[in-house]
Amino acid sequence: MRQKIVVGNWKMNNTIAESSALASELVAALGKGFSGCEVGIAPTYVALQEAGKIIAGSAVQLVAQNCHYENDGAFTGEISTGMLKAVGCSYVIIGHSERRQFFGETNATVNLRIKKALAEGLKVILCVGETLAERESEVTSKVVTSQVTEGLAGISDISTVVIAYEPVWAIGTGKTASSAQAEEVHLLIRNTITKLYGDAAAGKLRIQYGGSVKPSNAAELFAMPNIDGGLIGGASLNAADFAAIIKAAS
Ligand SMILES: O=C[C@H](O)COP(=O)(O)O
Repeated sequence: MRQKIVVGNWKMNNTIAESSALASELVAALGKGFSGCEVGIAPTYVALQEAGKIIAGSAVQLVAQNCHYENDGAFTGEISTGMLKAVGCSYVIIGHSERRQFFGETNATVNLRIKKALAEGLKVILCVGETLAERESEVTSKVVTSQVTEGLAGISDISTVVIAYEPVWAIGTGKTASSAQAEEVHLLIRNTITKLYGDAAAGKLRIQYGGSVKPSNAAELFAMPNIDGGLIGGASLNAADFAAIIKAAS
């Protein structure tokens, strides 16, 4: 039985003060001793430290939105795994479609970042997913298989990797993939992992769904056999909504 994992990706939202307030509200909404599923929040880099203090001792873990593959140096605008670990992050999101779409991230750079994060002991959430044009041209399976295969190239142990399937056309658009559409791609991802790593690793891999998950559709999505939680954008910016989604996974 895979433990579900729900992570709120706050993207470029909230000041430090707003992030702290939201983190406090979430901890209160989940209640003391919550253990229904794994939970994380990914504030902006500047808010990680303060949000981290607020969630310390709670079930909520600190997640980063990206990391670089070098230790340090002339990489303006980037952040290192050492910096993320020092602030208390346990997970890092890598290859989000917004990074791929707007910041030139490729399967090759995603792979470098994942290798570095894993080598440094950070757990990874690898994001994959097709655009609307790719879905309409019926290349979803090809695109997602390459993102998984190339993203994980050369990585032998995926026990601390989670994959998030996020169809780009469903992110922030209010259009959720139907539970059947999502399940079809999740199964494809699990089958790809079976080919690459064998049955045992594939059986243990958690695959999150992301893309307009809300309290009203979370339970149906999370009930699918290969959907092991969610990567939540917009709805994670409201503590009550995010808590409701977490409870749907618990
Ligand atoms: O990382 C989260 C996803 O991009 C989903 O965003 P969304 O829930 O706002 O559609």
